[in-house]
Amino acid sequence: MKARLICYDREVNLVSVGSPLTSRLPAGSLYSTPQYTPLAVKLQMNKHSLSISKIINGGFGLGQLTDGRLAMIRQALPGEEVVISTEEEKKNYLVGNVVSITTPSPFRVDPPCPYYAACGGCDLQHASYEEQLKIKRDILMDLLTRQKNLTDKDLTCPIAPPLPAPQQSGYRQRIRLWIKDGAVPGFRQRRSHNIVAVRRCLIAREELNQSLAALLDHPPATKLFTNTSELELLYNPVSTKVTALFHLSRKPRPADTAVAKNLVETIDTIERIFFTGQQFPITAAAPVGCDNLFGLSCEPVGTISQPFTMQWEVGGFCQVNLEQNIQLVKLASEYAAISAEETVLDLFCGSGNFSIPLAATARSLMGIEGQGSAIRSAKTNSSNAGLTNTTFYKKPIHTACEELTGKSASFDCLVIDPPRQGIPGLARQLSKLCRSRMVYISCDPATLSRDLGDLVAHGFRITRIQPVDMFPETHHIETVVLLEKH
Ligand SMILES: C[S@@+](CC[C@H](N)C(=O)[O-])C[C@H]1O[C@@H](n2cnc3c(N)ncnc32)[C@H](O)[C@@H]1O
Repeated sequence: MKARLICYDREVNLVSVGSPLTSRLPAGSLYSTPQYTPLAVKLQMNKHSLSISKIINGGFGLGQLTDGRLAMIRQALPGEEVVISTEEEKKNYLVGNVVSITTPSPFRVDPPCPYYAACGGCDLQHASYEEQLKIKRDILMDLLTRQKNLTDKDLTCPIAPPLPAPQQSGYRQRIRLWIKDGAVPGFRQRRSHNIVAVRRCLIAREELNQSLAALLDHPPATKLFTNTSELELLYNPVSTKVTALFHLSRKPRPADTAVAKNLVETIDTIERIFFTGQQFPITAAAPVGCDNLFGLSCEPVGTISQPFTMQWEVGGFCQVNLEQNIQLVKLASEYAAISAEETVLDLFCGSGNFSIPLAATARSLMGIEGQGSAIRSAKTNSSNAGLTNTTFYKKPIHTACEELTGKSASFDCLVIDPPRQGIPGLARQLSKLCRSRMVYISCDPATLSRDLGDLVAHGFRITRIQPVDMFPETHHIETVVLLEKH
């Protein structure tokens, strides 16, 4: 395979493989956008040659400079010999970008999205999908084996290969775009507040891309962009239409509502527009007074004998990859293996994504979550599914765990699905609350490894580990772990 040139422009943090980025954006193509200006492509002077030993958490290739410092390199692959330029220099390491590849990986592919070089969203598009899955497993294994609280004895169960996603692209059911100074919406560049104007996103659902393109092509929308800092596009699986949430920099005015009405009436794919901002709550702008719910139809499970709808509110949490979420919920339920006599505590329960199917086989389930709208949806979802054995509380998890342990409460099975920060300082209480087993669903392998170390120190044993690829083309890794009490 021939070595290829990768050009890097420091000021705009733009990388292009093979040819300058703009030459791959033919006018009128799906991706073209009038705001995309040609770039002056410059090569960095401060260059080093090195080999990439592995990919580490965050998607960086790891190498070592001749002076012994470590180098974290973007868009490199294991086994590659590369020439890099420096982006950021620290005492013990540097962050850099590939300038040219002397020995390419056999798993290197042309990134399918023309914005990939600049956009901060994806970071594994230059690897084949099989290689992405291998990289994710290797990162997880590396973090677990290097975790100081975990010994070989704690890690006897194999790490299963990641469960591939049903779709490698077009899977995101929501995207958030940034708007600076009234210009067109885009994604943030890597490590920058600069915005890459986009017309499509490779990993977003087609309905979101159609809506974005329609907004860009519809002149009245630009009037709203002027006072918007963020634009969220959210897909509603029940209606198959899109909701737009404009984050306004000031309170909405009648003229804004008039534009919103025009957009809903003119753009087929957009069914609702909401405004939100720092000085006011989420407000239905068009149609005026419309409901704020999204819905997903689900198959019968356990004691729920009819198909039922799971709902969540605009602004509430929902898993981003709906198709892969079906596999995620199945896997978590299989690991939990709840019988009809057992009780479950679902921490960080959101709107009941795991709670509802688990409660359908349990004696009872308690769900705890900090977001009020999610708890409202969890209660509605439970009653719509005909369940009478659930209770849901809006509480910070640390407070709830303190209260529950204070009352000597305990449950057969715990299910926890924390945000990226994980569960620092909670292992002792979780051990008290858990009688038999715990399913930990993690979206960050670094905090997962740390937490598993703490949980093992507090009487848990790791018995199954399964990564689930919820986020193809990105370095993000979702993992489901089963822990059992000694
Ligand atoms: C990764 S999401 C999981 C939600 C749900 N399990 C699902 O699958 O849809 C994490 C959830 O934890 C909630 N959360 C984050 N920090 C929290 C805290 N300190 N206390 C309570 N809930 C919290 C968020 O609102 C969010 O709904």
